[in-house]
Amino acid sequence: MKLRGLYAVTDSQLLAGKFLAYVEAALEGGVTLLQYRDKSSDEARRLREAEALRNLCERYKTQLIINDDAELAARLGVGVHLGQTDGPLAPVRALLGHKAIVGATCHASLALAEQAVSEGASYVAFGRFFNSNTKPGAPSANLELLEQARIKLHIPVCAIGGITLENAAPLVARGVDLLAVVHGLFGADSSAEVTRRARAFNELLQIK
Ligand SMILES: Cc1ncc(COP(=O)(O)OP(=O)(O)O)c(N)n1
Ligand SMILES: Cc1nc(C(=O)O)sc1CCOP(=O)(O)O
Ligand SMILES: [Mg+2]
Repeated sequence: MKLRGLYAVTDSQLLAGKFLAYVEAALEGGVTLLQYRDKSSDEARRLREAEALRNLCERYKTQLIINDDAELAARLGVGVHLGQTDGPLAPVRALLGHKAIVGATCHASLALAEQAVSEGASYVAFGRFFNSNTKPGAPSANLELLEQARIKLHIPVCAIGGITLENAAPLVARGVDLLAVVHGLFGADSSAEVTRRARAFNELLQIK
């Protein structure tokens, strides 16, 4: 199955008090991948929330990805996203099996992306493309990188960092497969607006 579409990424602060309601609203609008991104060390809460997301994802036929934590991903039987400081990818691929989705952060580097491909990544993520509310200090990437990536890489390419409905079109025009979004999706005033945004991202990607 080709990975293509909206990649919704949760943020525990932004979604405080409306976590499941907003996630379900996004799934209602259509989400290809949902990433559980929680940087806390509260293991019990992380397990509880990740299990709740897995149940929701099963209902909506969406694939769940856990950020950073391969052990939690293995426990739940879902995918994982690893950054450059989250440990080597190959042993995680071996742990999760060949069918699992394993994503890799590659910042603005094609060399990192080629390395990730050789270690068994399912997709590579480049960013950040715009100013990000969620991670303002992330290294920046530019649109030309995506053109090179399209030529050199033969796995799905994900873009992340400050993506909104207003600025996403040039990313799509350069062949991005996955748009990974926190604030541009979940920074909405209502769950109805989250659903509207998810649908609009899918229209941009010409999905459904
Ligand atoms: C889809 C996607 N792309 C990039 C990242 C960033 O991963 P990382 O560099 O490990 O940073 P943290 O998210 O762990 O702070 C991501 N999570 N998802
Ligand atoms: C988690 C993350 N990683 C990034 C990277 O560039 O690697 S940017 C980012 C935050 C994405 O959130 P928002 O859509 O609110 O900018
Ligand atoms: Mg990480």
